[in-house]
Amino acid sequence: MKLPQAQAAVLRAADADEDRRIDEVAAEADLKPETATRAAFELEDQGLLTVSEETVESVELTEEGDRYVDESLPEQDLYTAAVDAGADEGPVSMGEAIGASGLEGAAVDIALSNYARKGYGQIDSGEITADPEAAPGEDSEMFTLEAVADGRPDDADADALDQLERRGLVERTETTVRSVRLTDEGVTELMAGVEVAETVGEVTPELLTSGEWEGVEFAEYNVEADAGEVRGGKEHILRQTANRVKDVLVGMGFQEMEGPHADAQFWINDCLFMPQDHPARTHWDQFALSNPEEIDHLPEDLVERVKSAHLEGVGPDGEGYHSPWDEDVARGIDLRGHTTSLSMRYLSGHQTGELEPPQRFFSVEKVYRNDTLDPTHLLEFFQIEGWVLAEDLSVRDLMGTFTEFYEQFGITDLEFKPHYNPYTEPSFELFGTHPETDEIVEVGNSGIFRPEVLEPLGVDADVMAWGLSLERLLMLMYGFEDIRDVHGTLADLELLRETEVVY
Ligand SMILES: N[C@@H](Cc1ccccc1)C(=O)O
Repeated sequence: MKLPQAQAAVLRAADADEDRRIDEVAAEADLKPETATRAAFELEDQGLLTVSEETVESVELTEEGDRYVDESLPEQDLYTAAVDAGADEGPVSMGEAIGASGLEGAAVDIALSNYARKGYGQIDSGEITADPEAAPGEDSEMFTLEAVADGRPDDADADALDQLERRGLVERTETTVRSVRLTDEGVTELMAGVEVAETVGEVTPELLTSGEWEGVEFAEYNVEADAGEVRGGKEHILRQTANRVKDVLVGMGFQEMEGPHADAQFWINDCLFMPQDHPARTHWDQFALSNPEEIDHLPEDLVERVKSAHLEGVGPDGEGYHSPWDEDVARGIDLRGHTTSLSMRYLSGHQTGELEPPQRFFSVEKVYRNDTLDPTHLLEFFQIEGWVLAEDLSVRDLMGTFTEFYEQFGITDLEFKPHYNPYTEPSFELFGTHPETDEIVEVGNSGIFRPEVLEPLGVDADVMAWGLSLERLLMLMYGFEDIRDVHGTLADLELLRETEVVY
């Protein structure tokens, strides 16, 4: 019989007495594994061989696991140091044992939690004991780590392996392995002789113009064959979540605000009753523009009222800052450090005209701060700004709004802490729990605007407002620990490719 080249090669490499793995068959037939797999399925369709599948688990060390194989487990180091300090005879100071062990940072916590779990000794009110009977030299987790490192996964202890996986020291992956075996019919055809048929994979202009196409045999398509993975472009999870936040807020009756990324300090700081000589104002450490340096237009009447609030306060019992207030400073242009500048523009009536209560507005936009980069800080992030203008608002309204908002993202364990902002009273910060580390993470800041902010703006109802971090919300939703996993050159491509945004 005549078969296309790949099929003929796979048929010849297959065996009637044993299953052979497709990757071996492919290597022997000098074919790419995908090509061999496709050919195998085509042969199966013709009844010449059978394709079987099994799922194979493989175990690999993570970077951390690899390091411990070279060195030792932190709890082993702690045990050795504790015994050296005499903890096998009686309790010794934990600080001393840890100092002698050379463990630092996160390794200390790792050592302590595993030490007690493995029964190496007791840890109690700052003191540590070492059980002389314990045998860290025979630690089954270490044996298992070494077995994995040496490529002897069969020697691994199943419980120890589970534990190592929980500790993030090994990673298990499952792959589908396909094998082929000749059928009787395949054997018969091979014995009768198999020839390679010339097949054409693609119609070319030459084949068409020469008329040759009529005589050739075309390769068949197999839509079930494995194909190379094609990774199409995809909306970034930050953008997807931003859009979802917008949908949720629109669903809660909010309208979207927009406005400049570089704005006058007047809108960023002064309207918010942030004194010009207050250290907090330099603490914001915003990026200042040198060109243009100043905004062209500020509403004169509002400038006067804001200035007077800063100098004298508002209302009969008002107290201002009695410190210098300079319009030139207010005109200076910065990259906004928060989108509360937009809230000021809208509340002032200068963006969309005077607003009558009730009103709800939001934005999900970039802000810029001269922060020090670390796992939870970047120079820019997305802020979910929002405010509600209504009569008689209280902190309960704010808390209820947050509870309802975060519930939409599966976050139901919000915590609130009293806080200080120059522009809100009362104020509070919001926290959520990181799903992987269990750490409490700050997710936002909020409050009820003070009269010193509202009166100059001409608002005479209550306004509750907030600024939440979109990136921190994402951290709580998806469990990544470093903001740089989603932003910039260190982004975790797997995370970005595979995270699904669920509506
Ligand atoms: N501007 C605050 C958030 C906030 C907005 C409005 C009211 C209270 C707080 C921040 O960036 O942290």
